[in-house]
Parts: sequence; C-alpha cells; structure tokens
Amino acid sequence: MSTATARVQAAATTASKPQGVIARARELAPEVAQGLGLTLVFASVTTLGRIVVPVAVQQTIDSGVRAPGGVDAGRVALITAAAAVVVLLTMGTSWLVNYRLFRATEAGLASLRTRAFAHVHRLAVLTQSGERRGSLVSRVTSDVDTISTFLQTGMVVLVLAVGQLLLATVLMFVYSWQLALLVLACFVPVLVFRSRLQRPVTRAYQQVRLRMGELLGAVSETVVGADVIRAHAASARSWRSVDAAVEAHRRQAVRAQVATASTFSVGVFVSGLVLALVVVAGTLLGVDGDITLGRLLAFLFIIGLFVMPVQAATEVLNELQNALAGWRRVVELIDTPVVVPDPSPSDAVELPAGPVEVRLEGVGYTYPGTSRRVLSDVDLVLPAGSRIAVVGETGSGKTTLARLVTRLVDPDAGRVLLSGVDARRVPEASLHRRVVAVPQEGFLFDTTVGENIRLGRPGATDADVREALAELGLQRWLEQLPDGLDTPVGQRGERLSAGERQLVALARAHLADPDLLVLDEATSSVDPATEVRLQRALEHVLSGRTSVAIAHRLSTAEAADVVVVVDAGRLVEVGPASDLARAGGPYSRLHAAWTAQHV
Ligand SMILES: Nc1ncnc2c1ncn2[C@@H]1O[C@H](COP(=O)(O)OP(=O)(O)OP(=O)(O)O)[C@@H](O)[C@H]1O
Repeated sequence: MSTATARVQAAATTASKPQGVIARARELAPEVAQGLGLTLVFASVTTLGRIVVPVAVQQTIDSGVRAPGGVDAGRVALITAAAAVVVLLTMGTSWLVNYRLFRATEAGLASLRTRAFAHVHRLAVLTQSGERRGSLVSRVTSDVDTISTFLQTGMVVLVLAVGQLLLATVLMFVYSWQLALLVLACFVPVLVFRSRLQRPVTRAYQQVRLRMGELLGAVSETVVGADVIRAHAASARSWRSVDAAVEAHRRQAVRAQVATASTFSVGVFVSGLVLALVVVAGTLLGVDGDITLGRLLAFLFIIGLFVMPVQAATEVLNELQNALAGWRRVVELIDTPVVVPDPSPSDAVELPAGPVEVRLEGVGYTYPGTSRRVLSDVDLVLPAGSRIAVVGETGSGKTTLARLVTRLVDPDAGRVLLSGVDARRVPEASLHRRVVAVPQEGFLFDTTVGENIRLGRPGATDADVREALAELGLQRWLEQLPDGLDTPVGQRGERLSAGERQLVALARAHLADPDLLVLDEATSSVDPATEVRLQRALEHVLSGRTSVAIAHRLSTAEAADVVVVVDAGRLVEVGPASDLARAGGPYSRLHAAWTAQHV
C-alpha cells in the first residue's frame, strides 16, 4: 500500500467516528462554533418564554378569575400584560438565536466550501478524472447543503426541543404528578415505537435520494449527449431510460411518504388520546379537590409543549444523521492527500530564469489503483530552447510523459529535473507560470474570446492580447470575428469551430510566454485555411523556448530538433527526424504511414 493511500485510509478511519467527524469539522469550519455559548443562552431564554403561556393561564384562572374574593380584574390584567411582555421578549431572543446561528453557520460553510473546492483543484488531475468528478462536485455542493440544513434548522429545533421537553416535564410534575405519570406512561412506548418506525422511513428516504441521483444522471446524459442521440435516432431509447428513472423515483417517493404518514398518524392519534385521558383523569382529580381548574387547563397547554419536541426531535435526529454523513464525506475529501504536494518553504527552489532544460532520470510511472507500469526506465535530456516532438502509437504513454514533465503527476521511480531542479521542489504557482501545458481540447470558458486568451496572463490589456494575436499572424482572423475580442465563445467554446478553439488555446499559451511549453497536438481535422493558420501560429508559439509537442502530424515531427519515439511505455528511439526516418526503426514505419496518408 502506498503512503498516500495509507494516509487517506487513516484520515477516513479517524473521521469515521461521530466524535472524530465533529472534532475535525470544528477545525475545518471554526466559525460555526463562534459565539455558540451566547446563542445557547438566548435559546434557553426562548425556551423559558414558551412556558409563560401555560403558567399565565393557570395564574389568571386560579388567582385572578377564581380569586377567593371574586374576579380580580387588576390581577388578570397584570398577569396578561406580564405574559405579553415575556412573549415579545421571547420573539426577540428567538430571532436572535436564528440570526446568530445562520450567520455563524453560513460563515463556516462558506469557508468549508472554499476549502473543499480549493482542495479539489489541488488534487491530482487523476483523482479528479472520470466518474469521480461528479461525486467530488456533489460533496462540495449537496453534502455541504445537508450539513447546512441541519445546522440552520435542525440544530435550533433540537436545542429548543430538548430544553422544552425538560421544562415541560418538570412543569407537569409541579402541577400534577399523577397526570404527569399518565402522560409519560402513554408517551414512553410511543417513543420506542417511533424510533423503530423511523428506521424504515430513513431508509426509504435514502432510497429516494438514490433514485433522484439516477434520475439526474439519466436526464443529464440525454442533454449532454443530445447530438449523438439525434444523430443515431436513439431518442426513443433515451426517453425510455428517463421514463424508467422518473417512474422508479415516483414509486419510491410514494413509499417513503406512506411510511412517514403512518408514523405521523400514530403521533397524532396518541396526542389526541393523551389529551382525552388527561381531561377525564383531571376532571376526576378536580372533583376530589386534587387539582385546580387553572392547573388542569395549564396542563393541557403543557401537553402541547411536550408533544411538539418529541415529534420534532425524531425528525431532526434524522437530519443529524444525514448531516454527519455529509460532514464525513466532506472531511474525507479535504483530508485526501494531494498527490503532487507543494514543497515545504525551506525545501522550495525557484526555476532559474530562461528556457528550461528537461532531464528525466530513470523515470517510471504506474497510475494509482492500477498495476501496469505505463512508463519504465525513461532517461532523456531535452536541451534548453530545443523543440521536441514525442511520437508513438495510441496508448504508448506520450500523454503520461507530458504529465510528468509538467508535474501533473510525480514519478514513482526516478526524477524529473527542470533546469537541474527536481520538479518536486518547485512551488506549484511559480512552476505553472513558467511551464505551461496546452491540452488537445483546450477548455474555453463561457465568456469572450479576449477573456479566454487573457487567462494566459491575468492582467494583460486588450492591446497585449491583440499584439499576441498579431505575432501569431491571427490579426485577419480576429477581424473576421463578429465582435472582435468581445465575441462570446458560448459554453465550452461551442460557438467557435474546433480549429478556432485551438487558435484561442495557442494564443493563450503565447500570451503566457512560458519557458517550457508542453503541447498535445489536436487531432481534430479542420478546414485547410484554419489548418494553415494553426501551423503558422504553432511555429511562433514554439519558437524561442523549450517545447515538447505530442505530435500527430508529420510536419510537427519533421520541424522538431529531436524526435522521441515511445513504444509500450519505453523510449525506443531519440534523434533528429531525418536520421530516424532512415534508421529503419519504429519512426521510419510511422513516417512511411504518415507519408502514405498524404499521397
Ligand atoms: N488516468 C489514468 N488512469 C489509469 N490509466 C491511465 C490513465 N491515463 C492513461 N492511462 C493508461 O496509461 C497508458 C498510456 O496512456 P497515455 O495517455 O499516456 O497514452 P498516449 O500515448 O498519450 O495515447 P494517445 O495517443 O491515445 O493520447 C494507457 O494504456 C492508458 O490506458
């Protein structure tokens, strides 16, 4: 087991216990607990305020309306006014409790979201890749939402409910221990029964969420793959899968609602029954002179105060479980070690100025979670300022080589030296200012052409962007665009052609002006005019700096100073294109195949 995997597992184990999750969550979002003490004081005042009404009823009746000397109107007015003041005060403290909790939790959750998002970015490209990307996003969005639901609504309810339950119980015993025992005798079995009944309800809702996830998956697949679906006339098939997912969700939601309604009805039935029993038993006690009318009426109010928290607490305990599960997933994400960690400040070294020399010494690499070595024993020196083309069959390891050179991954054997410095010792921020990678399909953001190019050098002016385009010979292309630099590119750049997207990606790299450029040449075919533009732009982008191009075109390989041939994870040939073409090895076969394509 690798140390990284061991660390992930250790983090997951510590955080899997509820205390562990809560302790780690407090470290990650300390704002949530800030001022909690005062909030709890306000919550206690609010709870105390709730018992004012039954006490006022009892006092009004027993010592006001049924006062020994007849109705004491002054006393009734005094009690009513006092009760009104306390109720108003309670309204204020209840507002304060909510406000303070919202403010603290929003601050905590905002920093948790930021940390989680930042961590997702820092995780290796590999950890983010594939189906995990969706689940990472859901951790930062829906998992944090379950936490916020509990903290902002559930926690207040829970704190108030516990206080209210205790106060109501004490008050019931103060007014009539016999009736209090009667109420408890009815509710204890209900509590036991409800917690049993709650489990299937929880499970049913988990299933509902699962079905909702499947439904969203089915719908998003039909939206994202709309073109393919239409092109293959496969709409019927996709609608069938969406329909099936909608139906599965509907059935599960009904099942969950039926289960909830059953537990709710039991609660309503028992509260009604208890009220009736208390009225009967209270009347009998009253006849015997054991309870006053005021106390009996107050008691009926208190039953309400007792029932409400019992019902609310069971529901909130559910939310608490969801929130704990949410915390656990977010904490696990944040505690997942970064696969390419930044060096410690004492170990950090900046790259020397000027074009970068790349040296690979005994480099080997195996993707995490796999056992096949995709690169082995790679020894290679790429002189500063030279132009290198990497060629090889699909799956031979070219992209992996590029990832190692740009430090998107670290080798598990050997080392990568950039201008003599181990890439692991160069801080990420400065490394990526000097070393820029241009992927095959450069991602375009849903903004203008100018903004997308400016991404290469934030702070560049429009004039800088125009100058970069002019240097690449793209002035005429820019003039053709409907709004010049302000032309919107659409989502993922879909309003531009594939070739134009590549032009934007090249301009972005040129503006960044790196000392080492690693480029995965696009394979998508473009029209001849754009092809010429691309070739010319590429020439400019690559000149004057060290460049490593994963070449898919003969022209790129032939223009390079050095061609590196990768085959099944090994370097099999290195040398000038003209020499390799005559050597009769793998490159000459590739060269022959390319030439045949162009005949
Ligand atoms: N993220 C990954 N996880 C696991 N295996 C991977 C991953 N990326 C690539 N591989 C495997 O590593 C091997 C080399 O892949 P690589 O992408 O480096 O090849 P390539 O030469 O760039 O291919 P192409 O020309 O098709 O882009 C392949 O067998 C591939 O299946």
